[in-house]
Amino acid sequence: MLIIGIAGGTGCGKTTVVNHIMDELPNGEVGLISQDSYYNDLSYLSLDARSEMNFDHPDAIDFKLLVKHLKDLKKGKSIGQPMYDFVAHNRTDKTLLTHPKKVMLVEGILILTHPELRDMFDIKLFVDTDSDERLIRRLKRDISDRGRNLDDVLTRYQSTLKPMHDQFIAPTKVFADMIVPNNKYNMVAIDIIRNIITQKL
Ligand SMILES: Nc1ncnc2c1ncn2[C@@H]1O[C@H](COP(=O)(O)OP(=O)(O)O)[C@@H](O)[C@H]1O
Ligand SMILES: Nc1ccn([C@@H]2O[C@H](COP(=O)(O)O)[C@@H](O)[C@H]2O)c(=O)n1
Repeated sequence: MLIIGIAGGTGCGKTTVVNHIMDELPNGEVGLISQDSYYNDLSYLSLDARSEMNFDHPDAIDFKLLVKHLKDLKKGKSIGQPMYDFVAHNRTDKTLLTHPKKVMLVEGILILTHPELRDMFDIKLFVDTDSDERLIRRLKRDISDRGRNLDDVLTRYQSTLKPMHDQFIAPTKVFADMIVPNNKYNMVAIDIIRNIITQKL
């Protein structure tokens, strides 16, 4: 199994890069794990309390479960990947049956902060996009897809997203094998990554 970690700040385009890679590869040979699925279970808190949480700190992620699931997949076992609800700020009670594949992509803002997880990646990518561009993309996406309003996103950006990005996410760029500039769609980089994967397959 080839495991590729795809990191980068919120809105940089990780999911878009993942979709481009998966679109062109043989059906059924590439699987996906999203770090967002592994936010800690916050069912013990009220919705108001959950909405106040810092979701950009490494402690927000259940890395223990994420590492266990990746180990299980490497052993050839299928896993039940948790499913996340951004409107409820919590895991749902559903899971997504995820089978081991020749190539597993793991994407998320904080995946390179965790040493054990980082060591499991055969290839580490960091998708790099200017912060103003990321904020614009995040605003549009969170308002259209994640039930937020302008004030929610801007307040969170100032209080949490920017400081956490500067403290935890940006410094992990040094661990990347390849940095993917993504201020504009970067199909050249996608082709290079796809060729690397095809060779490994
Ligand atoms: N290179 C790009 N140029 C313009 N918009 C982009 C680009 N990459 C992604 N987007 C858009 O930005 C938003 C956030 O992208 P997404 O892939 O969800 O980022 P991430 O997973 O890193 O948070 C989406 O609406 C997506 O369509
Ligand atoms: N309940 C939540 C949980 C997380 N977020 C934000 O999601 C961002 C990470 O996802 P990307 O697809 O943007 O990489 C992260 O910055 C969290 O702030 C949220 O808004 N609500």
